[in-house]
Amino acid sequence: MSALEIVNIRKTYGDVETLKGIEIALESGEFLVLLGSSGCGKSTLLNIIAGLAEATSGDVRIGGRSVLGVHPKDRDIAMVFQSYALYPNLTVHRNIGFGLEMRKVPAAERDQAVREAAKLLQIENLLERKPSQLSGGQRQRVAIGRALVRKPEVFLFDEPLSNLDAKLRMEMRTELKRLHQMLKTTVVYVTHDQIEAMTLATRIAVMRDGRIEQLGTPSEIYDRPATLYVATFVGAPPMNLLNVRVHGGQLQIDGSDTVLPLPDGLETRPKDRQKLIIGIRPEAFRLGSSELMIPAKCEVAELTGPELVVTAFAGTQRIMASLPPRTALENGRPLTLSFDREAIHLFDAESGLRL
Ligand SMILES: Nc1ncnc2c1ncn2[C@@H]1O[C@H](COP(=O)(O)OP(=O)(O)OP(=O)(O)O)[C@@H](O)[C@H]1O
Repeated sequence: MSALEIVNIRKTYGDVETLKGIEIALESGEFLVLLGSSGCGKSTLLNIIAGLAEATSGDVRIGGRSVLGVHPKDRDIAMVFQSYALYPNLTVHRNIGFGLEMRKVPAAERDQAVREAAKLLQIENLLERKPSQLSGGQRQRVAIGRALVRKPEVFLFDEPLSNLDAKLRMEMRTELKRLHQMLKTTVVYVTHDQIEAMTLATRIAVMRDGRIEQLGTPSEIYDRPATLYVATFVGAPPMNLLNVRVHGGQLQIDGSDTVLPLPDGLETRPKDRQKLIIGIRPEAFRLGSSELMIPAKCEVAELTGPELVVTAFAGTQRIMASLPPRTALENGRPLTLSFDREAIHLFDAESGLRL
């Protein structure tokens, strides 16, 4: 039995369809990240799971039971929002235990649950403070603690780290991962941050315009993106996309003399003269000649610390390469970018679908 099933969910606001038939089944203990740019429908889907919004059609099942028409508090879920929505006048202890208090859970039992959650989150020493006496990260922990004590079937997170600064964000990300590994609860987590998605998820649903563009493990999404959209959404700098044309069983890069072989294991064989897009990740390049290479001209080299990000031109097309930091390069000089056959991703130029 799935912990959470989302069955053909559609949502229409006026005459605009915001969700266009979403289908996901989650096993118990999975960490699903809904990833997509602003407005793609992530929050709407999360709110429908939570019961804060109503679907136009479709079904949501939690622990095998349809929850349509069931009040949010009776859905066996707990939600953590971007704004932590703590009660300013209550102590951390009462904030964490508030849901239990509302359910008339006896004080001793409540206290034990609050202390357990606080221990997991390493905020035991803060239980008597008020939210105003806490840092952003500590407040976020309290908000998570409040969800933890309810021991729900499914946790829902709506961009919980987006109000934190970069360093704290990274710390809390690791903290969430540690918690999930320990508690093995089922999670649905909304973000537009691809690093958060890659590091936290057991599966990622890349959403675009109310649809799921690809649903897969982080490595499936990264290593075998199903569409051009997914290919460029995950990875930084983004995957290089070069226009090519099939010519005598080979790929001719537009605006350059370079010819590359067709990669192995294509699901669809391209037709002669078909317009394709070849994708190569910046980190797949190395300097020097090999069987597969693209001659290019270095335009700009930027040292970020851990890597040297090079912007170059292959004929008229721009390429970015992430190289080791101590690579010696001169602006305006020619360079040869090599890569392995497995590094080649091929997409149809019109449909954007992977071949
Ligand atoms: N109550 C509403 N009435 C009308 N349109 C809405 C309503 N709520 C959301 N929408 C629209 O539905 C679409 C999806 O919104 P949603 O908030 O789910 O996107 P999102 O992917 O979560 O974006 P963000 O990352 O910016 O929060 C948007 O175009 C939004 O304007």
